[in-house]
Amino acid sequence: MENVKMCLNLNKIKDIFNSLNLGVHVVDSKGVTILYNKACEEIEGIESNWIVGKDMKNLVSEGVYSESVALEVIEKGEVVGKTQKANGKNIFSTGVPIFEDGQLINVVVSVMDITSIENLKFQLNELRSVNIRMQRELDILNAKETEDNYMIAKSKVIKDIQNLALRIAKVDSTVLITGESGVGKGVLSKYIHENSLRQKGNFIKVDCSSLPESLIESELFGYVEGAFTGAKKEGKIGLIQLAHKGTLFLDEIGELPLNLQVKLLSVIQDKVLQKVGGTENISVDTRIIAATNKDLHQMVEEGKFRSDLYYRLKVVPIDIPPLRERKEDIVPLIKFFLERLNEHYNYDKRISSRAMQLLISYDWPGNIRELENEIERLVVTSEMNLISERDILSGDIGKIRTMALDETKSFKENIYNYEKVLLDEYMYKAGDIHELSKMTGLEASTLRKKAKRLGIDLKFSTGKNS
Ligand SMILES: Nc1ncnc2c1ncn2[C@@H]1O[C@H](COP(=O)(O)OP(=O)(O)OP(=O)(O)O)[C@@H](O)[C@H]1O
Repeated sequence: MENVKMCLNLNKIKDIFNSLNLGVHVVDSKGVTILYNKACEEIEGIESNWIVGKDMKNLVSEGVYSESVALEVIEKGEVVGKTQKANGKNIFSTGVPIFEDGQLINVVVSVMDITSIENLKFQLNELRSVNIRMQRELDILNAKETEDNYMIAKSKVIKDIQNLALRIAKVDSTVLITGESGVGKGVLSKYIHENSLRQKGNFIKVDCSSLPESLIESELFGYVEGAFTGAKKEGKIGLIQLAHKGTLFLDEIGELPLNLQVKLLSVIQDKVLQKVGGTENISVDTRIIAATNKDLHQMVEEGKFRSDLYYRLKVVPIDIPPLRERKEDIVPLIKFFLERLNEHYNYDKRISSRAMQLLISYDWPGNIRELENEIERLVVTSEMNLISERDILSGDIGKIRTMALDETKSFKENIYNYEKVLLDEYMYKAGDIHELSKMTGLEASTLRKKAKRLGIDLKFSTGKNS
């Protein structure tokens, strides 16, 4: 009776196992298969009738399995998990020992086909890389559509950098550009490319911090046919090769993983690369410009960046100072961004002199990128054509600076300040003193006195002064 019950239970267990999508392979303490479900048959391509009763050791020696999770569990007496290849599929097997009175009696191995997960992972990576490439193409097209070669420079320090850039544009030396985020490292590298003999070649920008580590090697170096599961049949050309005869701009170089730093070094030194999974040396002729806002020297000391690569990169080091240390560049940059936006939106926005003063005195921790964004905010949000102090104070700068309405000041003092702002705005709208007089309803002489009292220089956008 007991045996019949056991038998029934075993059949029930078989039914349950066969209904699972997960492969289940049970062996006894000697490694002989006692149960092998349908999902396992499908995953491994082996029939249950054939394998039940067979010893795992023989199956391994006959080459049916390359290795056996079950035998490892029997040997170690503990759970073992492994990724294996079987029947051309990627399989993840987990073996769990079953004990009775302290003795191992069975091993239950669950078998999962992870080929589809691997494929999905690969497809996701491929999509990411397509996305990155499309973004890059767009960037290239956008850059071509606008000015190809803009670089506003008024301060001596930036003019000197620009002159140096023109000199080194004619040679192929590696350049390392340092500076805070948003100071214009990317703009400078494009400027070097556009003024070099390589200008007809591609300018390829790679942001080493935005590429996932799993992708960066194949993105940079490309891969050969069949390099890994799911790789494109025809293989892929890497970005370094795309920059052949052109310039490769490696932004945020400090983020490049150490193993790839070695590979990059051989591209610079030997001018050859090997694709992922390949053995052929492919010649590449590309000029490398790297940029970082990190202290690479310190990273070298901390062992996070290879010193040989560091010295290879900094053949020509260029440090771009932050905007707050070269305030002469602020006004020309503002004019440049304003003109570009006015043209784009068909606007005629201008900036009042007091507003300009606020923009000049601000520290711009995000440098030119922050300035560019702020000008865009002002242009698209200001109601009037004349961008005023108030428009500026309504943004981030206002949160940092004293507000126009200063509660610590008297009503009279606040009126005085508002009067200044108002007169400034009217002055920019008026073509000359007569127009201003008409607009404000005040005599020209009164206006002059008022301007003097408020410390305003009566200047008009037409260029006519009072
Ligand atoms: N000299 C310049 N003239 C005109 N625009 C500039 C200049 N320098 C920078 N810009 C503009 O400022 C923004 C930031 O520039 P860029 O991306 O080159 O800075 P970056 O130092 O490379 O920044 P990150 O370190 O964050 O990559 C860009 O939109 C760029 O067009």
